[in-house]
Amino acid sequence: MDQSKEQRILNTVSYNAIKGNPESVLDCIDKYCSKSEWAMNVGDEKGLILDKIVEETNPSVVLELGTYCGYSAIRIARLLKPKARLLTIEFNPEFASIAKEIIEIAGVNDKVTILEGHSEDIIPQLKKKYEVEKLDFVFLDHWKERYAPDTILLEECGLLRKGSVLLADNIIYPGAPEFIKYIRNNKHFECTTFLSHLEYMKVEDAMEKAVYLGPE
Ligand SMILES: Cc1cc(C(=O)N2CCN(C)CC2)sc1-c1cc(O)c2nc[nH]c(=O)c2c1
Ligand SMILES: [Mg+2]
Repeated sequence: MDQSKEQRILNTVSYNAIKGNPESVLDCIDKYCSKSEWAMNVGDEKGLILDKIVEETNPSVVLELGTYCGYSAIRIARLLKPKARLLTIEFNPEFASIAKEIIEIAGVNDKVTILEGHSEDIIPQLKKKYEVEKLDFVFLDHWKERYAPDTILLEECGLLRKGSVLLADNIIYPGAPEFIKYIRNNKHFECTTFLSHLEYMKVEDAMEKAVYLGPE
């Protein structure tokens, strides 16, 4: 059976990247996906915005929704302080297993835990099963229809604290209109839009940063 695109991405990383060097894994994926096969990694342009916001936030506990091949998990994990950790949720088992290997090649596996399943099932388990108290940073990059319901679920599960930072990918393309409507008119969030482009394309896209102001 011929290989999947994601398997081909793993092959190129495994063959070309420097083991234990996260930047080299990111560069390898960006080169492959801009030259050979487009793939839905956050990419190098939006990746720089992600880097800046992660560095400003300096989070101890990060949740990512949508692992895919692990590109943004590596991007985030490489900036985390020694004891900090990233939990990333992926429902597609093939993506999860490819991501696990790529994250290991990057050498950030000690900071990253991949949770296989649906976000709506795993988020309610974070406190008890995964010993999470509060989330400092959440990267939403899974499915636009889940951005708003999962944000509400995070609040309901008491996982957000004053200052928790949410960052959502693709709010222009493919777009997340329900999420934008929900978050921008919500007095519990302070929102900022970061204009950019769809990964590896000239198409306009943006990321939305939403800082939780607390339940009152
Ligand atoms: C799958 C897909 C196809 C797109 C597209 O129109 N194009 C790409 C291919 N080129 C060739 C045409 C133009 S955009 C996109 C996409 C991009 C993300 O960053 C995503 N992030 C999280 N979850 C997603 O489902 C997700 C989908
Ligand atoms: Mg995306």
